[in-house]
Amino acid sequence: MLEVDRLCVEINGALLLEDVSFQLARSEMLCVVGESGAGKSTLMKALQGLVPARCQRFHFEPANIDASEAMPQMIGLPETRWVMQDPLAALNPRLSLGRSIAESLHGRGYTKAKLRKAVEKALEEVELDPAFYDRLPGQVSLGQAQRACLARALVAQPQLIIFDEPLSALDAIVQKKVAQRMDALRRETQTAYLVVTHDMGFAAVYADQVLVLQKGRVADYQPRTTFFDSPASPYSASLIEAARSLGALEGTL
Ligand SMILES: Nc1ncnc2c1ncn2[C@@H]1O[C@H](COP(=O)(O)OP(=O)(O)OP(=O)(O)O)[C@@H](O)[C@H]1O
Repeated sequence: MLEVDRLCVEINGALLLEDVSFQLARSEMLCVVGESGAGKSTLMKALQGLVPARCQRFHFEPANIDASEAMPQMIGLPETRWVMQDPLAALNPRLSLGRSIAESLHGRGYTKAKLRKAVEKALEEVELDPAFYDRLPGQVSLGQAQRACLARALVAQPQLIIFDEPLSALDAIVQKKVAQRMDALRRETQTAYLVVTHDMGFAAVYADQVLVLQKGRVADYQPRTTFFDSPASPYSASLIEAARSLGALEGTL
């Protein structure tokens, strides 16, 4: 449903991304990993249309975008929702969780009652009690706030959700809970996920495919098991080794 062929981002003469290609099918999860400065955030920004990007081919089925020549203009992705790293920065502190989630359905012409019901169902899907509807972000834990962000993305029933380090603000136990819920919902709703993460343990458990960025280029791009069994570049082998030596892959493969 999403196909990106040779994406490049150049800012002030510096090539921040060069020939980055990947594909994502319905309900599939692609994890993008790489060290700090590799270009992960730049990829996010290119897809959000926040930096100028061009590519040879860009196909996004849900929005009928099919550009087969270089695209000097901003890309941007309709039919897509985003879940960012810091849930408290992503939520308006003056809006209750319920109202924040309801904003995702703005413009759909729902009656008040239907809107309330949809939001309560979304809260339930991320295992938050309906009583959380009226809580402000400052009145919930980080894990609960991140789950509200997930509910806000899911309630719109997008075809694709892009996550930027979705678990990094959470402690290990909450990380596991949110990760499991994310994965289960992806399967139930057939939503595709593109997840930028430093967490190789997460990729080792949940990714269908892993894409490694190194200095703005693709250093590896393979299905999960092949990637962890036989990484295609010394750089991805070193990332796996580093994660293994930190115990991040224990019990995952
Ligand atoms: N607007 C910009 N102008 C020039 N260089 C930039 C700009 N934005 C980012 N860069 C550079 O591009 C490279 C990739 O940055 P990016 O933020 O995409 O890395 P990252 O993989 O997301 O890193 P991290 O994991 O630390 O967030 C870095 O060397 C960064 O300094």
